[in-house]
Amino acid sequence: MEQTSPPALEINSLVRSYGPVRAASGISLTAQRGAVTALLGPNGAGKTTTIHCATGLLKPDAGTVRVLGRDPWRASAELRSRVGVMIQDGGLASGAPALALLRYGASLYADPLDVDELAEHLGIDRFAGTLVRRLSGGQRQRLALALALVGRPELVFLDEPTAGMDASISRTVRRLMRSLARTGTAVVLTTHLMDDVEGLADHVVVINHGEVVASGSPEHVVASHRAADGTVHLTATASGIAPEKVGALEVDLRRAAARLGVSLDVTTGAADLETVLLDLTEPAEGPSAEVPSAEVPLADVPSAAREEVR
Ligand SMILES: Nc1ncnc2c1ncn2[C@@H]1O[C@H](COP(=O)(O)OP(=O)(O)OP(=O)(O)O)[C@@H](O)[C@H]1O
Repeated sequence: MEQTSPPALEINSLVRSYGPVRAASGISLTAQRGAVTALLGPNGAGKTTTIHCATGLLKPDAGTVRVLGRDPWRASAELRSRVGVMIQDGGLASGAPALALLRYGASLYADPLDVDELAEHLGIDRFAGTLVRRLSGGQRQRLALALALVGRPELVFLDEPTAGMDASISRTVRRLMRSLARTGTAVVLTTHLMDDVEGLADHVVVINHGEVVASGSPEHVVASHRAADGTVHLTATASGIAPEKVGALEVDLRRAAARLGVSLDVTTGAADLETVLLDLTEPAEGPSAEVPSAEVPLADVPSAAREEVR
């Protein structure tokens, strides 16, 4: 009888608080081998907390987490060697030159990737001798990504992998993630940009306020939240954003909407917006028109406004 392999990552009813702040309130999700799974949600949604619980950096208050079938909190060295992790501000040794650190990372594995090839692919060869503490944010991200991948992990966690990268390197990284998935790796990434998941993720889990509010393919996530009148409500948190930036956001979102094949009707309120509510509309047609309305966090404004024009 054919045996289906268990998910690379399985999280059930995960709860994790920081004092009075409940960052994860019963999150359940799975990530399969050979697929890119994106955790999508605005700042503070609970994505990083979920990743930290999955990588054994944080102990859940309740619920279960299984990584390659095991509890990451009690992970053995053997399990850790099969999992790659790239976390935000992940403490890289700051006094080491970039390429030397990557070579050292590779030396910890029995069958690492070719360091020179990886360095060239991610453009690390261009700052090979620079000390880590002198690297720019984007360069540091690339090095952290290379360190997460160099051991040929079966499952890799990437927290905001393309944040701070320019458009061209970000495209390279997206291609790299797709090719990793093609060769059977389970790729789990976090992002707050809907744009990041299109054409990249096979499975999207939308998280907001510590809960999963939608999941499925990128197309499904949008379609299943279409109102009876054909309207998709997408909420973007805009606290602290200068009113003049809202225009740039609108341009970005119109592009995203065009790629999704829907037209965009933006309704904004006062100048110091706390929340921007966007109505993505298209002529009501097909089964999606029967799905009830809901609000889906799309992206936070700062990042969307920063995003480079493609
Ligand atoms: N160490 C901490 N101490 C206290 N509160 C925390 C801590 N880390 C996270 N939080 C809070 O937990 C909630 C979830 O944060 P988390 O970092 O998991 O969200 P996120 O979705 O990853 O956000 P971002 O996109 O900004 O990285 C937020 O309200 C955050 O302020």
